Amino acid sequence: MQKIKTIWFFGLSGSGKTTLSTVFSDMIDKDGRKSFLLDGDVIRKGVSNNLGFNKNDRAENVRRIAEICKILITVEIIPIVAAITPYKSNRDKIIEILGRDNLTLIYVDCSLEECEKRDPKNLYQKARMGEIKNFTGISDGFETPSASEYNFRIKTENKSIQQSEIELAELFNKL
Ligand SMILES: Nc1ncnc2c1ncn2[C@@H]1O[C@H](COP(=O)(O)OS(=O)(=O)O)[C@@H](OP(=O)(O)O)[C@H]1O
Ligand SMILES: Nc1ncnc2c1ncn2[C@@H]1O[C@H](COP(=O)(O)OP(=O)(O)O)[C@@H](O)[C@H]1O
Repeated sequence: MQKIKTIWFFGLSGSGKTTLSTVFSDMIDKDGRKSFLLDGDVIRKGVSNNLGFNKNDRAENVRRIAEICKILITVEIIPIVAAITPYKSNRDKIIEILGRDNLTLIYVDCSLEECEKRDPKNLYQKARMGEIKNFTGISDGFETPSASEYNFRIKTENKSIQQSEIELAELFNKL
């Protein structure tokens, strides 16, 4: 990896963002560089704990994460983000804040059906029962990105984590 860029994983809940971004962050650290993982789940417990999941709040959450990335870059730390980033307008905003050349967008592609089957935090089940409102894929939208909206796509459906890790390692070598 030549230049310090933000690596931004986006996709549905349960698609594998946290799993893969953690592996990616370890790869960077093993390479002797410093990275910092910004996971939507964690950010929402602190930096964004006053925000919900309506369209405006998601936009504000994503904006805050992008601004933190900008700061990390000034101290030469590679920001790794794992956030749903559901709308094209969210993705456009990140590009506006960070600049296209300073950003690698990775779409973690997995069907809603499979994410719901995995349901690692039982959130889909709660959303189906109406216990969680505005849940991405169930009661709120996810705008599937066109190919021009990302640099890489990792399909996690029908793949073992080990297979996805191999794909990530290949991707790492391209950066
Ligand atoms: N309504 C609703 N919709 C989607 N997700 C929800 C919701 N409520 C709580 N959660 C939990 O919050 C995590 C997503 O936060 P993000 O910051 O990544 O979302 S966003 O980019 O602002 O849309 C998401 O984490 P992941 O499952 O890792 O994606 C969930 O654990
Ligand atoms: N190929 C794969 N890549 C990533 N995760 C996978 C894969 N196959 C199955 N999984 C499982 O899917 C779930 C993804 O959860 P997580 O990484 O928290 O997703 P997200 O952060 O997108 O919500 C985990 O339980 C993980 O073990």
